[in-house]
Amino acid sequence: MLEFPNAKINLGLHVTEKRTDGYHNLETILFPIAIKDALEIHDSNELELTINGAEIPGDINQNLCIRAFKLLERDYNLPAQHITLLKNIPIGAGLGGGSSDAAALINLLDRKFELGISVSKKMQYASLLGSDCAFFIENKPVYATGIGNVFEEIELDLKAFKIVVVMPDVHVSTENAYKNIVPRKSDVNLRDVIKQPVGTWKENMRNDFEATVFAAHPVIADLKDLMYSQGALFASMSGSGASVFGIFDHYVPIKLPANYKIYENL
Ligand SMILES: C[C@@](CO)(OP(=O)(O)O)[C@H](O)COP(=O)(O)OP(=O)(O)OC[C@H]1O[C@@H](n2ccc(N)nc2=O)[C@H](O)[C@@H]1O
Ligand SMILES: Nc1ncnc2c1ncn2[C@@H]1O[C@H](COP(=O)(O)OP(=O)(O)O)[C@@H](O)[C@H]1O
Repeated sequence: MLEFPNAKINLGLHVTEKRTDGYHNLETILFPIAIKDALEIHDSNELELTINGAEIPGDINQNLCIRAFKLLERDYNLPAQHITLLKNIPIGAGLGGGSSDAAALINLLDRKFELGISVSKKMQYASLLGSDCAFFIENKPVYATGIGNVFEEIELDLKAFKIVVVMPDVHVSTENAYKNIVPRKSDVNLRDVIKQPVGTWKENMRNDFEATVFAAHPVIADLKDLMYSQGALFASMSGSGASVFGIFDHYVPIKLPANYKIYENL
């Protein structure tokens, strides 16, 4: 059985306060985009994960696919699976690829074994694996608050636009990005901003991670400038970086350093 876990971008991201548990409260719009991994499961004698495509750093036994399987295995009688992941979503990009794989695995196991887990229960499982993981269970545009796991569905259709994502040759650790941030209350309501024409977003929408991440990695700031110089209506770093996306009404291919990856026609 096969799924294609997709990436997300953040349209605006306000980190509003540090919590006593060390996490941060935030406000953001999470929007699904069509950069996709491929995830397949087959019955097997033992739990196994084979990864093709991009290399994922860290212990394979700590991969979010394995952690998602083990989480459900605690509550359901699941036969061992051979999980095959084709990794295409860039890693450490702010695109939520790991969380998306984990959520897709929860959905796959629920479907394959007819577990009948409710959407809200699947979201609860996903929340245990990552702050933004629950978003990928339903994969609809949402206004997210809390630590990124409390959702309000929103109407937002960007099909009339071209979204372009560029991943430079740097990676940003989400944990470090949060360590360096100084939380502040937001002055705009993102749900109101996204109701306005995309061309107005530049004046009204910010990603709070940009200040510190751009200072540490000026190439990311350069990429955002490049998007605007190519005619983007709105451009931003996604999440805690390092990818940058542009929203265009017409798009001229951008010249980029050879080691940058570009995802077009999204
Ligand atoms: C920044 C965001 C914005 O959508 O996306 P990415 O850039 O990772 O894609 C998310 O908040 C990332 O969510 P996620 O990637 O699931 O984070 P987690 O694995 O739960 O946490 C990684 C680390 O970031 C910090 N963290 C995460 C979320 C949060 N609201 N406050 C935090 O302080 C914690 O130190 C945690 O140990
Ligand atoms: N299936 C997975 N895909 C990507 N990263 C994973 C996965 N499982 C665990 N990870 C770990 O999560 C970290 C960040 O993952 P990712 O979700 O790609 O980035 P981001 O938080 O920037 O969106 C990686 O450094 C990796 O070690």
